[in-house]
Amino acid sequence: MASKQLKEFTFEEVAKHNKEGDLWIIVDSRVYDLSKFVNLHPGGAAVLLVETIAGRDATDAFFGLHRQEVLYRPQYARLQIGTIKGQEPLIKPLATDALSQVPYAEPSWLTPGFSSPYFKESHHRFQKAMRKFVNEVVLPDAIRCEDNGKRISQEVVNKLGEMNIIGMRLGPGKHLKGKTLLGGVITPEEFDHFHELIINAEIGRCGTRGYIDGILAGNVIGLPPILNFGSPELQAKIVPDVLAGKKFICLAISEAFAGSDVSGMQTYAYKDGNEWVISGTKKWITNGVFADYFTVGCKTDDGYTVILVPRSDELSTKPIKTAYSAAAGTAFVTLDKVRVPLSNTLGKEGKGMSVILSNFNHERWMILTISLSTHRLIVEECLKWSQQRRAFGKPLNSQAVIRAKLAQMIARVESAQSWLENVTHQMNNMSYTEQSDKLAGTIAFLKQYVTSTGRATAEDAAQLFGGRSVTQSGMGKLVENFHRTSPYDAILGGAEDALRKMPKNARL
Ligand code: HEM
Repeated sequence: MASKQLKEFTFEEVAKHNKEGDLWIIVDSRVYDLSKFVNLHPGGAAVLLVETIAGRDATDAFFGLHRQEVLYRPQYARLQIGTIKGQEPLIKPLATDALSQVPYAEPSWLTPGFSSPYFKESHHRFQKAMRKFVNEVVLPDAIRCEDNGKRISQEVVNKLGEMNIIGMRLGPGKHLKGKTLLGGVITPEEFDHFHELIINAEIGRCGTRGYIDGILAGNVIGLPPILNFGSPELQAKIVPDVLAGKKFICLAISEAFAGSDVSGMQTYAYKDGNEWVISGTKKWITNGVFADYFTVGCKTDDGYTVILVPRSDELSTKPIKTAYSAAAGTAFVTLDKVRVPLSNTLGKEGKGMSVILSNFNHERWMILTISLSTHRLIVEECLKWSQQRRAFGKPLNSQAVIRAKLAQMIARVESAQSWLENVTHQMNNMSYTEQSDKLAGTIAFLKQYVTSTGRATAEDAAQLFGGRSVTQSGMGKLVENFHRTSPYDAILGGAEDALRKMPKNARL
């Protein structure tokens, strides 16, 4: 489009081109010559040749049926031959680092005129850079892989490593010392859980749930036990390669025999000389298909022990077909007398349950942060759609019942966001051990709130989008993905009920 000279036309000039073989239309003051395209149009030729469309301003009809991105695809952008004299297109693609102008599409800390006790200047800087990175580097890969089921491309992984995003996703800590974060936009000393929240939120905006797990969620949950409980030698051997994106790790706890009730697990490890010998199976292991290392929960003679197991001939993985994209790399893992040194033990032998439980908090916080961000994206989709979609001669949002649904959706994301920011603030002011003691219940409840409200919005959004919410391309594609996959956010990361610390003497 940029390379060719665009002419200016009047409405009268366009109107003369209104038949088969000579067909022009106007969309948002842009003039398109569809003469040759008409027979290739995925929506059929007939719809373009009707009297109200051929040679006319078809803006409303177009936006009732297509996402604006259709106009920017090179094969369609080149159909534009000019513009309407004296008019400027109103609808333009946003810059890759831009904030949405739709009310409630961004959390209040990103809304002009609003302030926040939690987010400082470094968070704003970081958010802008992260949005640009996700839109330019991650999103095209996410859309491709979500569709074809392939794992995240190594080029994207390399960039995540270069920017130290893989490391930042583990939260603040010594693993970030001396690193250049996101090209130097903030220092490791500035980095806190709110910056980490921003990374998750920006990833959540891709709206591609399988790929969102595929963008190395396995590292986020599989590496902390090494960082927190592994020997310095083990850390030196594993951590740098994983943070650089050269190797992948995953967390292998759940089994067909044991999910949230991890104590039911059957994978068994016994000692033989200075080695563990491990046999058993693991199920639903995110990123397991392509992982090099497995952080494995095992039953041992004195309780449960977490052991790091590298991929070998005795450890095999096969993909599990799930309802979300295979880009997540969900695996069934078989360990058949795998031998690893005793020095691969994470934490104390027999004390694996505390390693597993303390890991859950951060995992659940990550899942809910991403889920809430996709939830907000869906609210934005609904707000836009209910404005542009006309039914019975009026926009959808002119109906009270639709406005009531939108109000409920907004209330859900806003209340969850406020709670999340409070919890994140607590995380910033507690050690890892304190977090697992004091925040386990709160994070479980918050996750329950985020996922159940997310389901309610998914249902409302599907009603609003109607048939479009069941197709994986076109207008409702983000709603379809969220409606299909948001139940997993409640399931992944374990059960969501954890009322703890009730004083024994509490009475009415
Ligand atoms: C620049 C002009 C146009 C282009 C490049 C274009 C392109 C497309 C594309 C790529 C699709 C496939 C679905 C998607 O990717 O969203 C589609 C579907 C469709 N188009 Fe167009 N289109 C144009 C104008 C129009 C107009 C003016 C109408 C007006 C009636 C129309 C009616 C339809 C219909 C009914 C569908 C099927 C929608 C569905 O299955 O939900 N198109 N078009």
